[in-house]
Amino acid sequence: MYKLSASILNANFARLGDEIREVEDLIDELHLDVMDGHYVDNISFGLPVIGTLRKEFSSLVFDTHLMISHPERYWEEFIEAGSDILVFHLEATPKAFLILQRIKEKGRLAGISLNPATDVRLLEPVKDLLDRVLIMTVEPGFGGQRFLTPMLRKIEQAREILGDRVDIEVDGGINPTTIVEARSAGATTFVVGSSIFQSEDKRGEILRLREALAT
Ligand SMILES: O=C(CO)[C@@H](O)[C@H](O)COP(=O)(O)O
Ligand SMILES: [Co+2]
Repeated sequence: MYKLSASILNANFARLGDEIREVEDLIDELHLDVMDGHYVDNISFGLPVIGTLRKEFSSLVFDTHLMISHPERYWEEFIEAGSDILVFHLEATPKAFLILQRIKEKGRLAGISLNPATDVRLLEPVKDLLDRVLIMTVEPGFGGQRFLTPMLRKIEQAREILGDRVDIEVDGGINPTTIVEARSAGATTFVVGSSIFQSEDKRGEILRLREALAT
């Protein structure tokens, strides 16, 4: 029932394929953080990387997290590149309803992400279209930040608004301690970046995260 989505943002990009191959049988999804240097103050990677990874890793579930301005212009290309789940930021577009509808018409899962300061009640008008909500538990833009504890209340509020149907994903600062706190607040999918890819023992770290979830 709980899913681990491994973020490659802090992986070694010079040997990205090997890094993913090392963990692929232990993770549920691969989390792909797309940053444009405009919506967030960082530039990561985009369509060519996702398209190439899709050819190499045909059976992995790709959870694409768009941290870009104007997702209404680009969402379809990220579907074509191989995203199974497409999450964009509510703050980045006035056309969230339309984008969600279109992603679902394409037969993919659709989600909205919220920055820490964004009110969770803004989800109300679109909640019936959501497969997933991504609650940022750090300010978006960089891996390796500390989990923002006040977001636990926000996860609880999201669960109250959305009921049990919608998957609640948390992203930022997740480790074997914070994963338990986020689960207790109502999260069901956990993005983990540096805790896995900066570890000397990536597989061991994933097992520790799973053990923590099982407690
Ligand atoms: O979307 C983002 C950052 O904006 C995340 O997906 C991070 O990449 C997660 O990394 P860690 O906080 O786990 O290092
Ligand atoms: Co992310």
